[in-house]
Amino acid sequence: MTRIAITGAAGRMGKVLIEAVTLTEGVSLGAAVVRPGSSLVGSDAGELAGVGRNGVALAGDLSEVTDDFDVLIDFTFPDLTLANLDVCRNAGRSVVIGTTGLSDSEKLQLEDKASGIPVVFAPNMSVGVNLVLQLLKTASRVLGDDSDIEIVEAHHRHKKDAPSGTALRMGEVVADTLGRDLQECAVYGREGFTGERARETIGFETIRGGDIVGEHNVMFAALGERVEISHKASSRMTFAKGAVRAALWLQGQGPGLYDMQDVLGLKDLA
Ligand SMILES: NC(=O)C1=CN([C@@H]2O[C@H](COP(=O)(O)OP(=O)(O)OC[C@H]3O[C@@H](n4cnc5c(N)ncnc54)[C@H](OP(=O)(O)O)[C@@H]3O)[C@@H](O)[C@H]2O)C=CC1
Ligand SMILES: O=C(O)C1=N[C@H](C(=O)O)C[C@H](O)C1
Repeated sequence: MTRIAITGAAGRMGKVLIEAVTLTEGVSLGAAVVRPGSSLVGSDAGELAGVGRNGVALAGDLSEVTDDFDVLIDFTFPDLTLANLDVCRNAGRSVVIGTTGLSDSEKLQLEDKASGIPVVFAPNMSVGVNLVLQLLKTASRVLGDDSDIEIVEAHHRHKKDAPSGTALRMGEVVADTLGRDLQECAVYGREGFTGERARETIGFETIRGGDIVGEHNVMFAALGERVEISHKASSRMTFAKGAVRAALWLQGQGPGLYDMQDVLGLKDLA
């Protein structure tokens, strides 16, 4: 039985992750952590997630519960994720990270901190989005240099980072396949007298509204035809199930930084 800890347990993903752990065979909830000083500390994690009492008292400090889990699942914010990674490295625990919005320097810190333990880090844990990342390689090879490539993403009104981590990863995959540097060719939103579109650019547009779970559309717009590759998540459970799958997969892995393409065995495709 793999014992899982969940940080950000009171968050949108935290609660769904507790539910996913409850529904999955071979895993159990070892610990669930909320903000230090939160009025929720000490109350029941299962009740918080609406899955019934499970006897796991919410903790306010990850370092106090490192004996209670094998793998941490962390969907929180960059600074907290990096701090939690330190705790897990010191305790020799594996980590699944779904947090997005990391700066380039925070990503480098993450790579460094992940060196001694098994870590999965992915901006999107759904099977569908990870398939789309593979489809984008094929589409880019066939259509890329003749097409204008635009990535549109839509999320709920509470999302704090933009563009989404998934949209950025999609852009990286397209840019890498076409031999472009995303740092140089990305255009984020357009406004005013922009002039004609530069052919090499990859455009990003962000929509925020209501309760949209997560939608991504990559458009390859050529003269006379247009291909669009889309993914629409309708439930956060798709991300949570992916994260639990990653946690189980990590149990057989040595130290190193992995992603969902590794977990799903998609790296050998196309
Ligand atoms: N990889 C993937 O598949 C997916 C990734 N995500 C990413 O997961 C992350 C979380 O998303 P979401 O659940 O919607 O966000 P929420 O804001 O709902 O949840 C974040 C949780 O982290 C807690 N938290 C934040 N900072 C601290 C801190 N310093 N100390 C203690 N607790 C803290 C918050 O506590 P409090 O409630 O007290 O503020 C909150 O409960 C985002 O980066 C998002 O992009 C989301 C979905 C899928
Ligand atoms: O914040 C969210 O909700 C989501 N964030 C991830 C991202 O930034 O790509 C993944 C998913 O689309 C939901």
